Amino acid sequence: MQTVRRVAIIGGNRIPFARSNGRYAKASNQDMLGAALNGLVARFGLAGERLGEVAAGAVLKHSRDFNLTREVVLGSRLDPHTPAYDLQQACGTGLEAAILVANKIALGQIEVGIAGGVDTTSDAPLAVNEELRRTLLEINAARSLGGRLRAATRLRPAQPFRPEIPRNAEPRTGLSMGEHAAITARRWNVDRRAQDELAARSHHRLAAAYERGFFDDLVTPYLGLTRDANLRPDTSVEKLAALKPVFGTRGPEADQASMTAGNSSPLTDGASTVLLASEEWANAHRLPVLAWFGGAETAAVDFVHGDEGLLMAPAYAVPRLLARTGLTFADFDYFEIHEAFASQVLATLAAWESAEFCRDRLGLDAPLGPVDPAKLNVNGSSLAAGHPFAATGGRIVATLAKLLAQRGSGRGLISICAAGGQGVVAILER
Ligand SMILES: CC(=O)SCCNC(=O)CCNC(=O)[C@H](O)C(C)(C)COP(=O)(O)OP(=O)(O)OC[C@H]1O[C@@H](n2cnc3c(N)ncnc32)[C@H](O)[C@@H]1OP(=O)(O)O
Repeated sequence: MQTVRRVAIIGGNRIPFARSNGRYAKASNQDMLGAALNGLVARFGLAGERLGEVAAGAVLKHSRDFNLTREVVLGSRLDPHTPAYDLQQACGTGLEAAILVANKIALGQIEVGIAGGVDTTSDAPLAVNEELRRTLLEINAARSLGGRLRAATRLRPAQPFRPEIPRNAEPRTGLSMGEHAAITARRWNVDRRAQDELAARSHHRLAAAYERGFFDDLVTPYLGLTRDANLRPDTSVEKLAALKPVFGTRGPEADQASMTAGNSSPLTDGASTVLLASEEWANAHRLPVLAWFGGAETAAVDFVHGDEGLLMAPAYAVPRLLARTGLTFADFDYFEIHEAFASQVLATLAAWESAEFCRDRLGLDAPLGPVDPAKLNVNGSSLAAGHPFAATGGRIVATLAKLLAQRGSGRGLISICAAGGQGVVAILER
């Protein structure tokens, strides 16, 4: 086996994120990931280069995109001898892709790779209903015209027009992400005003970062968008307070419902990519290193039988990563916590501050402690930028790497909750 090597984050590129059924309504996953990838290739002079590999994914994928990432590489300016494959870990996909590529570089299996993610809810894969699908497969498999006609007799007039539309819900509970988050918000008594403050801060910080030019070398304009379309620089806690709750609005505790369209991430279309390499490759290509990959962890919770909360897996993954690396919150300059919902960020922070949670669920003698709000999502996060599921990880890795490069030194923690009760977390340092 090779010894473990340092892994560099060289840079990232994404397209501005668009609200679902907005500017990218007619763009496919291939179009968007292709745009993000070609922007990265152009930025770092990779045209014609054969890379170790490209790993990316989408949560919602058409069956024709069985290897979406390979198709995108074949359509890109990279050397077509660059291997590529898809992976999927719900909203953790983009970060998981970066971890996978980083681990291969660390072990000396490859020198350089690209991680990415893309999603569109505008161009979601709509399937025909199961009965019709079976009949169509039988027609296709029949060996004679008679056989095809016999299979076709099973088609009924009312049947063909009942499509199956993908739902943003957990298959085992039937509840949407938002409904699950609302249960957790009640469990942790998450305050409505705190959620609205977090959401307003996310918009204001993202807008300020765009104004400062922070994203000039991280975001490439696409289809007429130059900034994330969900961004509302003029939002305020007062405006957010006026919005009606949309999740947790049924049942005996409906009067406590606090999650709105403003403090929930919107359905979003977009794509992101990140370039990772060995130190040797970066030096040979004279490319400066933004930050170093500093380890990762994943966790899963039992939200089906247990009471841990669907989106609470990072609350378990982070302490494991801290224990393994010997670090505490005091060792971090930045915390990038994906804002699926403001309430989910606040519930996670509350868990880390809770002596009871840290003792009973994590087996710790003392709480992990508070996260300094001044270090949390300093350039905004998913509430403002939007959240194209698999693309969020790449957005965060590139943002944090650049923050560390600008600071000159330091350490940042990434925490991403994912559907299926999973959490993907990682450390970057400089
Ligand atoms: C692991 C994970 O990441 S899980 C997360 C996965 N993602 C999700 O589950 C997506 C959750 N989000 C959603 O389903 C949808 O965005 C919803 C249901 C919350 C809201 O959808 P919509 O009702 O279409 O939202 P819409 O954009 O129309 O906003 C509703 C209203 O709030 C207003 N609003 C939204 N955000 C803001 C804001 N920041 N400031 C002020 N007003 C706002 C809108 O202007 C709109 O007002 P109007 O009705 O007067 O036009």
